Amino acid sequence: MAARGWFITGTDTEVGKTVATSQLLRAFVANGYATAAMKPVASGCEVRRDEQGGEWWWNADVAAHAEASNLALPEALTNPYRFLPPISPHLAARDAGVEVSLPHLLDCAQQIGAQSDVLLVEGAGGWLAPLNETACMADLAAALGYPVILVVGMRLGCINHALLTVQSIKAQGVPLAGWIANQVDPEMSRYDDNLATLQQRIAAPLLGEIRHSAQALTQRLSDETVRLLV
Ligand SMILES: Nc1ncnc2c1ncn2[C@@H]1O[C@H](COP(=O)(O)OP(=O)(O)OP(=O)(O)O)[C@@H](O)[C@H]1O
Ligand SMILES: C[C@H](N)[C@H](N)CCCCCC(=O)O
Ligand SMILES: [Mg+2]
Repeated sequence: MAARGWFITGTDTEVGKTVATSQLLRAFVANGYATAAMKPVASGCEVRRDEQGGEWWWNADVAAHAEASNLALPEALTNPYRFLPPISPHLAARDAGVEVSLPHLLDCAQQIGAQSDVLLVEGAGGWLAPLNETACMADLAAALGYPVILVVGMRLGCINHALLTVQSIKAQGVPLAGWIANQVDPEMSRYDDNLATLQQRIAAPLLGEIRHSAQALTQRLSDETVRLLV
C-alpha cells in the first residue's frame, strides 16, 4: 500500500468528491509528494472516437484525477472498472455481466501504492453506495485500511446527510481523518451557520473549504490542509 492513502467519500453523489479530490491532489503535488488517485468503479462515461474510428469510454473523474496528479499510471490500475451508464456501480456491473472484485481493487491499490507517496481513492456516490451484490464503498474503504475524508456538499439537507455518514463511518470502524466543506450551492442560505453546526457536531477536523467557482476543478486546497493530514 502507499505510504499514505485516504478514501474520499461524500454526503451523496454530485457533491464535489472529484472537485475535492482534484484540489487535494494538487495540494499534495505542490508539497512535493508523488501523488496518485484511483476511481475503483466509474459509472457514467462519454463515448469518444479516435481518428482510426476506434471507440473508447471517457470518464470525467478519471480524467480530472490524471490531470491533477503527478504520476502517469495505467488506467487499468487507476480505474479497474468502467461502465457506460450513469447508474449505481452494482447495477452497471450487473448489466455488463461483470463482478466487481474487492481483492482485485486491493491489488490495484497496492500496485499504485508501491509507486506513490500519496494515494487518494475516490468512491462513487455516498458511503453506502453498492459496489456489487454484497459489498459497498464502506467495505472497500475498510478493506483498504485508509482513513476517510468526507466531502460535504454544502446545501440544504447536508447536516443530516453528513451526520448520518459520520455515524456510519464510525460504525464501520474506519477512522475519519476530517471533512471538507464544498460550496456546491452558491445560493445556500445561512452558509456560515451551517458550517458552524457541522463543526460543532463532527468530531474530526474541517480540513478545508472549497468556494463555489467555475474554476473549482483546477484550483487547489491550501498547504494547511496537507499539514492537517500528514
Ligand atoms: N465548488 C464548486 N464550484 C462549482 N461547481 C462545483 C463545485 N463543486 C462541485 N461542482 C460541480 O458539481 C458537479 C458535481 O461535482 P463532482 O463531479 O465533483 O461530484 P462527485 O461527488 O464527484 O460525483 P460522483 O458521485 O459522480 O463521483 C460537477 O459539475 C462540478 O463541476
Ligand atoms: C452515476 C453517478 N454520478 C455516480 N458515479 C454513481 C452514484 C451511485 C449512487 C448509488 C446510490 O446511492 O443510489
Ligand atoms: Mg466524482
